[in-house]
Amino acid sequence: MTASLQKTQVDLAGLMRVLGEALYSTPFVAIRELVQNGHDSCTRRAKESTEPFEPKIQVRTRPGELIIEDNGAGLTLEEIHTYLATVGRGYTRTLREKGGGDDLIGYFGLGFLSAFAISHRVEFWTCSFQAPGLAHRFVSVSGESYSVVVAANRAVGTQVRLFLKDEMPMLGDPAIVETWLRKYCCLLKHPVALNGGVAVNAEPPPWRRQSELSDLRYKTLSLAFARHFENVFDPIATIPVNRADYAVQGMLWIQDGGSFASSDNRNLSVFVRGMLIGEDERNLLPRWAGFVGGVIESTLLQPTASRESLRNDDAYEFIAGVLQQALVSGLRQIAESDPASWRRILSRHNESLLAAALVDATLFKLVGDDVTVRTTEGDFTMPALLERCNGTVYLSYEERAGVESMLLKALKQPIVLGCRFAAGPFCARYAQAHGAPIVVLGTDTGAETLFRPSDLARDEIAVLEACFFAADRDVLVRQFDPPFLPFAVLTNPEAEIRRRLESDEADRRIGQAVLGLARQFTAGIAQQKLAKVYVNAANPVIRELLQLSNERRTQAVAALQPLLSLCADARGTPDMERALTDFGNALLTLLRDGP
Ligand SMILES: Nc1ncnc2c1ncn2[C@@H]1O[C@H](COP(=O)(O)OP(=O)(O)OP(=O)(O)O)[C@@H](O)[C@H]1O
Repeated sequence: MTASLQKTQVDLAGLMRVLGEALYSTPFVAIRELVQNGHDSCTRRAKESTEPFEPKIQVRTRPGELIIEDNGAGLTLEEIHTYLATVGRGYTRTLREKGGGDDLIGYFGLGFLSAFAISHRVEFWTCSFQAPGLAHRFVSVSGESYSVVVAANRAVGTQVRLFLKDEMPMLGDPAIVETWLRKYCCLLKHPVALNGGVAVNAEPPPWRRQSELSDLRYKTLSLAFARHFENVFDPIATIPVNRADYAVQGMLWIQDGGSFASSDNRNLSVFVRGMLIGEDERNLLPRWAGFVGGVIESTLLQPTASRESLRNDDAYEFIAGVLQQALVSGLRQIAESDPASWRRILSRHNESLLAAALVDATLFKLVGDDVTVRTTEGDFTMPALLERCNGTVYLSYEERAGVESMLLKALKQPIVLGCRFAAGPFCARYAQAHGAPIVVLGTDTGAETLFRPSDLARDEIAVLEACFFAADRDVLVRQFDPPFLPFAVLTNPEAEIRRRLESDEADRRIGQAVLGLARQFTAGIAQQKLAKVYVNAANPVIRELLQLSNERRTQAVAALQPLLSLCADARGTPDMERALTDFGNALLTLLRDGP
């Protein structure tokens, strides 16, 4: 049996409801769609009519009514049927398909339906430039059916009268309508006015007049324009986007408000052929640009059918790349020519720029020397840090200062706080790019750099090792700064955890099930000593020990032991009183038996 081809049925009422009411996120979109129709009609008349005319779109509000008038091309009776009353068809697309509608905004042949979402009756009075003197009135209550009659003569153009639904009174409120008109229409080419006032788009955006403006005037106008679009922050400086070759122009700006690396205050308003499509097309800006706002217009970007967002196509990716380039070169420009703004940008967005530099190599070059990292000695730029630390970067990921940090602190050497977002990788990248050694504290390699091999002979080292020997610690004779410290003690946190968990005390204090699990874990930790004692061969007291007789050395070491146990007591809080008493007694013995 051959399958017969059936024609798909359309539930017109259902379809009209979906298209009219559910396609758009807000009823205010109807203002945009109808003004855009008037605008396209003016564009058409300017192209096709030989008569000179001054395009104009007027919006009027009355309680319960919204009227949109234009002096554009108007429609003939045939065009009313073919375009206005045929869903999915419009003169706009027909003209584009013929290759002549590049500057038209409409495309889908759907926008007029938005009128039915806000009105219970729509009247469309029109007179075509092709037949002046013959006007028509189209009337429809739901969009599903309509009537057309010849109307009293009127000037070429169209008047659309919307009798608003009871629940849409706001669309008859002039203040509300003005807000939306200014938002949607500020970049339209033909003037759009409300209730006979000055056109809401009287002032063209700065980038369209850049050639006629002085630099200073352009800067002032750009900042004012940015301020109008940026909801929350004041703009510090603007960055032009002017790639006529890529059909994108406009501006970006840097927000004046502290940001963190994770802040995302990106906002980008996008206009296509002068009509606002979206106010938050942030994904066109690089992810790292959480402190950037902007307005652009582009003919490459394609709106979706609701004209409320953009299609995520190749052009979208391409424009995103163009904006990233514009942003980076704009930042460079500011750095070179506007030091005051650059300083403000750095101080407000240091954290964000630090992270951004890691994902964009050009940006890394641009801001690498200027951003600061937080250290134990305050904030430093990398060049200042390297100068202060004789070309070495010290970095610590530990929250609490360990012994190595204390050593460096005593030497007033800044240690970069690596736990701050992006600081560690940033320093590593910077150090690598500048051939500077980087010492990560708390690691074996870090310790090797700080605790250098000593210049003592083997037997001298053995003597010192024996002096400070204890079963639970390793003794290493090294040389380190500052020389006034006789020794430094590094505790081994893993061994300490193991010791605590294996103590009888733990049996008393920790539940058996938890303790069992924890002990399973610590069983995997190799048996290690609790601490490493670094004896400083550069310290005069330690060197002096080597000169003493065995007996005197034992006495001197006995005096040093309590001090050592103050820092080496990895078993918990050191017993200060006991240490001082022992120290006093040992000192007394030394003095009594002195030479
Ligand atoms: N004010 C007007 N003046 C002249 N023609 C108009 C006017 N309003 C609508 N039309 C005609 O009706 C057609 C359909 O309008 P509609 O708003 O539904 O779609 P569109 O503007 O072509 O496309 P889109 O859905 O993308 O806005 C238009 O293409 C145009 O030919």
